[in-house]
Amino acid sequence: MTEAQGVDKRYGVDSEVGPLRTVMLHRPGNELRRLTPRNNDKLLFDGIPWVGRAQEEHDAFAQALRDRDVEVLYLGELLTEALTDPEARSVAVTGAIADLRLGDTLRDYLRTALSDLDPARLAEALMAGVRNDEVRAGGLVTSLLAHEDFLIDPLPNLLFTRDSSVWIRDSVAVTSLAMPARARETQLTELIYTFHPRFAGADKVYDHQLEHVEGGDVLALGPGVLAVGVGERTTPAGVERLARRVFAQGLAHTVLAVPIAQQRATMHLDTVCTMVDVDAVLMYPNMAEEMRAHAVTTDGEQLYVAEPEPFLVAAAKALGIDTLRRIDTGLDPVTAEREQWDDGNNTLALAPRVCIAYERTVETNARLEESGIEVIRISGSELGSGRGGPRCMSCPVLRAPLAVV
Ligand SMILES: NC(=O)NCCC[C@H](N)C(=O)O
Repeated sequence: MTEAQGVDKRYGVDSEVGPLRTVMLHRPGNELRRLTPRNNDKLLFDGIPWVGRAQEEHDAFAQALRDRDVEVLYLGELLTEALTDPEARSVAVTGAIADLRLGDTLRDYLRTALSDLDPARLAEALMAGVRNDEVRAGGLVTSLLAHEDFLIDPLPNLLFTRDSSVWIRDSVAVTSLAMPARARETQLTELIYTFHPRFAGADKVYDHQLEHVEGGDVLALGPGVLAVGVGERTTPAGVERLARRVFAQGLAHTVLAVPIAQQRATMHLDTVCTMVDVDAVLMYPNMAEEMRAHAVTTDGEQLYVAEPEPFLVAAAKALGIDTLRRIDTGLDPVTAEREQWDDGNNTLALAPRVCIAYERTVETNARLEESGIEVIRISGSELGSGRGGPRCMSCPVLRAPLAVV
């Protein structure tokens, strides 16, 4: 940590590319072992990953970050530490057993069983879930459910820490996830930010009971300027609510609402657009031309919504720069589509002009390098089966402000 950042500063993010100091990852664990050919679609995975190899790939990702002096925090460890607080345990258990499928008998049983677990085991149950045949609950509901039915659903998408919380300057937004398979993830991030001593006193700007907003849709283009994708996950009402909240807390002066196609390939804005320099973005070529943004501003009381403009134009205006450059990968539409599906545009910037990308998006990476961007390649053959890349798998907690770059 540099002096310019302040000795005690442990969180705060005001851009996509300020030197990354601290990041929260989730090392994939037993929750991935719950995936079967029968449930993988519902759990938003495109296949059944080889878990050991996914862990190796993830460890290499974490090491690549440490090699560049980035502090890596793990969601599972933070959760376990937060659960040493009795109130956190009580909140966690109540949240996990709220599902109406359980009924009173099973819910009472689970409340007692989970409350008796030590923090590590409770964290494991919250992340990997609990199957009907793993407990001896008794009663009507448990008898009528299939052995393999989950009483508490597993959360394999915890891997994608980008989506379940996002730091906006010194405030954290616990997001509100749209897909049922992911909704409970934010109970866990809420617990971490409420009960973990590292985050004591941190302001919150959003919570998981508000309109849907997912972190993969939120890009901090620069200090005071957010771009928020609106599509399969973040709703129009979600971006409006987020805008009101960030304006009220003085965290931004402009929010760009960016409509994106409502389909799995483009589930978040960061699947089609990521920043790689203070004034440069990598964009999915097949969509780059058509991307528009509605600039939302405020006078302190009401919201003003500008007519839509080309994304790069609206973004440059909001940032107060002449041009936001687009790295034109110049790929033919088929190669571009294949590499977009494999998260080629989902880079994680470690600093201006330095990013991490999957090695398999060969063409996109080559074009990035030709444009003067250093690309640190990681393997993602197994990690990629969840349909997310390096940006999706990382929640920056602290970035150095751009002013000191
Ligand atoms: N920001 C991202 O694009 N995150 C990837 C999330 C993938 C996950 N399987 C999902 O469908 O939500």
